[in-house]
Amino acid sequence: MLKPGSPACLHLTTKKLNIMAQNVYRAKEEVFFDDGREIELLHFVYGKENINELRNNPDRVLAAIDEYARTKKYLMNVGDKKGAIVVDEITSRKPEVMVELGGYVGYSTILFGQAVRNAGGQRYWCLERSPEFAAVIMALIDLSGLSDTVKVIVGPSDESIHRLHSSGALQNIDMLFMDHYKPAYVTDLKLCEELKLITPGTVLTADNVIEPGNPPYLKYVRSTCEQKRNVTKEVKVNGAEEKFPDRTANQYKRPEKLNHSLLGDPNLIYQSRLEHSFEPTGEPDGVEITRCVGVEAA
Ligand SMILES: C[S@@+](CC[C@H](N)C(=O)[O-])C[C@H]1O[C@@H](n2cnc3c(N)ncnc32)[C@H](O)[C@@H]1O
Repeated sequence: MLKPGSPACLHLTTKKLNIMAQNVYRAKEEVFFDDGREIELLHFVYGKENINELRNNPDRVLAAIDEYARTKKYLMNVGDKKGAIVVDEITSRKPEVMVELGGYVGYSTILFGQAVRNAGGQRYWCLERSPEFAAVIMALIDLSGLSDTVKVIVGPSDESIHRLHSSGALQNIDMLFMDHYKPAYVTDLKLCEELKLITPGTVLTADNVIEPGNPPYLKYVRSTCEQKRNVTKEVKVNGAEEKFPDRTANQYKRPEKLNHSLLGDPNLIYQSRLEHSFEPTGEPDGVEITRCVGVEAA
């Protein structure tokens, strides 16, 4: 039995901490994306000696992305811990159609696209605003062998949702994963509600609800229908007010234009819960899981 505080015990503790540190992503720098690292990641992955073992193997591609983020530069991926929470939801909900808002380099796209396919689903739509990031996602989806299930749509999420809906390609969303511009979670959800894409049975999953946090989104999905109807009346009269800290509101170089006059469908009944977890850097964060369980008569 090792005595607490003994040299042997300290040695073991240090060894355990080192192993844990090796498994986390590098720390977030001041500038932590859109500085060339996304293309560097592609060279890292495609330059691997065992590249042929990665082909058609989503897990090996994810491991290569994780290796880059642990040993080279931080990547703003959902990571394996929060990712596992969403994968569990996919496995139990078995969505035919899942939509992701914000794909970055495709980590969540590969992880969840594979889970949707394994659960018998047909389509995983990845909506990514940046054409450069979308090109990286497409290359890694092709490498993973998931192109039959995953389609990447380039452009701002609201425009892409409108386009997919009006073309008839998107008529219902069984699962939604939100991980893009934080102030757009509510406006995009309301847009999907107005287009009748959210129906009883739809599961909403929202990343980063603790870090950096998203109080307006949590308030919306945790409200009763009556509370939402009252807010809707208020918005009609005075307009919506959503305040985010500057670093969240101005995270991207190109400003986002959000439609705050959307009213959504306040009669959709949601049941919501927070799953506590961790960022791939080890920081605490959480995923909000919300299920649409019915429609209330107004
Ligand atoms: C945190 S990253 C997504 C990480 C990714 N889901 C993962 O876990 O691997 C956020 C992404 O959202 C994209 N984005 C930001 N605003 C957007 C918008 N309005 N529409 C679509 N994508 C957007 C950014 O370009 C960025 O790639």
